[in-house]
Amino acid sequence: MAKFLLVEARFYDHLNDMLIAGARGALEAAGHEAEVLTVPGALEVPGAIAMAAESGQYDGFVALGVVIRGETYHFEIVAGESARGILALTMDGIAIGNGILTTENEAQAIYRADPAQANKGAGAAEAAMALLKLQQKFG
Ligand SMILES: Nc1c(NC[C@H](O)[C@H](O)[C@H](O)CO)[nH]c(=O)[nH]c1=O
Ligand SMILES: CC(=O)[C@@H](O)COP(=O)(O)O
Repeated sequence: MAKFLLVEARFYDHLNDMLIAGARGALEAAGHEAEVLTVPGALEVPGAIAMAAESGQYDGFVALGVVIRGETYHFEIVAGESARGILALTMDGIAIGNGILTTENEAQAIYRADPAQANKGAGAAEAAMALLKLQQKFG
């Protein structure tokens, strides 16, 4: 059994609840433990994962959240930079699955967050588990 930390950017409660349910379901079905840490937004997720990874308390991480385009360029910053930060940590050897949705509207986000539909939370958890296996293989 491994211990995973779900680091959620809680910007839209109803969407995050679905993402967490999907991710938790996939991890627990595989016999792993899941704990949740909440941060204000997607830009805080990479830093939170870096801090938690440094603690040595977790084997893997799942980044969860929703970024929905608004009126300004801020969408590009939030969506792109959170993804870039997460990828940089992954390339440092930390097992992270990225389940931060970046969508044009809420309907797109609902479809992808819903465990009964695209279930992207589970997909991110599966990716984290896959990277942990690689880490254990090559570590
Ligand atoms: N607009 C969204 C944000 N914006 C907030 C940033 O992520 C960050 O918390 C703020 O800039 C302070 O550093 N975050 C989301 O997760 N989703 C959004 O749609
Ligand atoms: C993705 C965002 O940061 C967005 O929610 C902000 O909306 P706006 O660009 O209208 O300020």
